[in-house]
Amino acid sequence: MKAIVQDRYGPPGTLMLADVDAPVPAADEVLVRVEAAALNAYDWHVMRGDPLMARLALGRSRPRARIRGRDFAGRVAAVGAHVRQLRPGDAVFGDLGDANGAFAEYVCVRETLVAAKPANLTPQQAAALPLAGITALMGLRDVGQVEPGHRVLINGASGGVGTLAVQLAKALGATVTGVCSSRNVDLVCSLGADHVVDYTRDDFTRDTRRHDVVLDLVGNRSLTALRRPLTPTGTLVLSGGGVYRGGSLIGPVWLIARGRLVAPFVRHRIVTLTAAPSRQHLDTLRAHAEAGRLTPVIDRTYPLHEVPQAIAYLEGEHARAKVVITV
Ligand SMILES: NC(=O)C1=CN([C@@H]2O[C@H](COP(=O)(O)OP(=O)(O)OC[C@H]3O[C@@H](n4cnc5c(N)ncnc54)[C@H](OP(=O)(O)O)[C@@H]3O)[C@@H](O)[C@H]2O)C=CC1
Repeated sequence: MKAIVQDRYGPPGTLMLADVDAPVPAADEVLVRVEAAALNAYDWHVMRGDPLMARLALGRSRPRARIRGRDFAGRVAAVGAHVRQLRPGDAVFGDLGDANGAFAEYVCVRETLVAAKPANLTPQQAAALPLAGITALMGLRDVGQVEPGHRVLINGASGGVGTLAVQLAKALGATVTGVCSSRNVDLVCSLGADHVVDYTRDDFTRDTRRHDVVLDLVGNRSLTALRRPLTPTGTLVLSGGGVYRGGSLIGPVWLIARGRLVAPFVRHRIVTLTAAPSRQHLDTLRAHAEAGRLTPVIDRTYPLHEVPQAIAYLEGEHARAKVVITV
């Protein structure tokens, strides 16, 4: 099968289209014929092995998983002996986690990390949901405990996670403030945001509205600034962004300083989020999608052999929502 492989960390030029053996499903796995895959900021961090600390988990001198990509949608081609809920031909979507392998014609995935595709979405739209959607869902519902009537502020509202987070926050009954650049104000409004702050003109941390939850997807502001728009007992959810910037040493120190050590001395709840894929979360995303409450926004679509160009585009950090690969 064709796949995008990588034998050393580095820039997009280290990614190659290659012929490799198709994987064979273990007893608890399904083999999926991939129809679409989606890019995440995660993919370019793995590609570059950045931050260096992440290489402890991903592989020291090169990525242990040779094929890149996490999010996919496609059709089940074969099932392992212990798989009970899925059958060949089923349309599915999922997140491979650190196992990677989605930028390929076939993937093997544990049954617990895959779910039925939302019936009303194309494979490209469905592939755009898993990691970004689970991050938004965990940040708002599981960690932020957003309830009807809450005020939620999303910094990075026009990105892959943010465009889904705006819609999910509305689905949870919140009043939503989205923060993005001028060119994305209309987009964020169209997703249902009640207020939009253009960060090129205004400083959202000076916003006089007080929010129950601030979801930070950018990581370019201090903890002090991010806490300012919170109610006295509000929750600050930190997800990515600056945690990665500055490479190996600054990353963990930043994480500790922003998310952990400071927390006991402040009234606000401050939580650093790590998204963990699960079928339950995928099922929830499907329910929202099929009810018309969640529609992924796709910025650009590339063919499989152009994954390097797609990653280079995403790495610019100003993609509008999701970048998708058609396989
Ligand atoms: N903790 C976890 O488990 C996960 C963490 N993440 C992290 O979450 C972050 C967001 O991911 P994702 O949405 O996919 O990323 P995207 O690249 O799709 O989005 C980036 C967003 O950042 C905004 N942005 C860029 N520069 C600035 C700036 N100077 N000031 C304010 N906003 C800015 C962009 O807005 P605009 O274009 O309008 O400028 C855009 O909305 C990433 O850092 C990613 O690593 C993602 C998934 C899981």
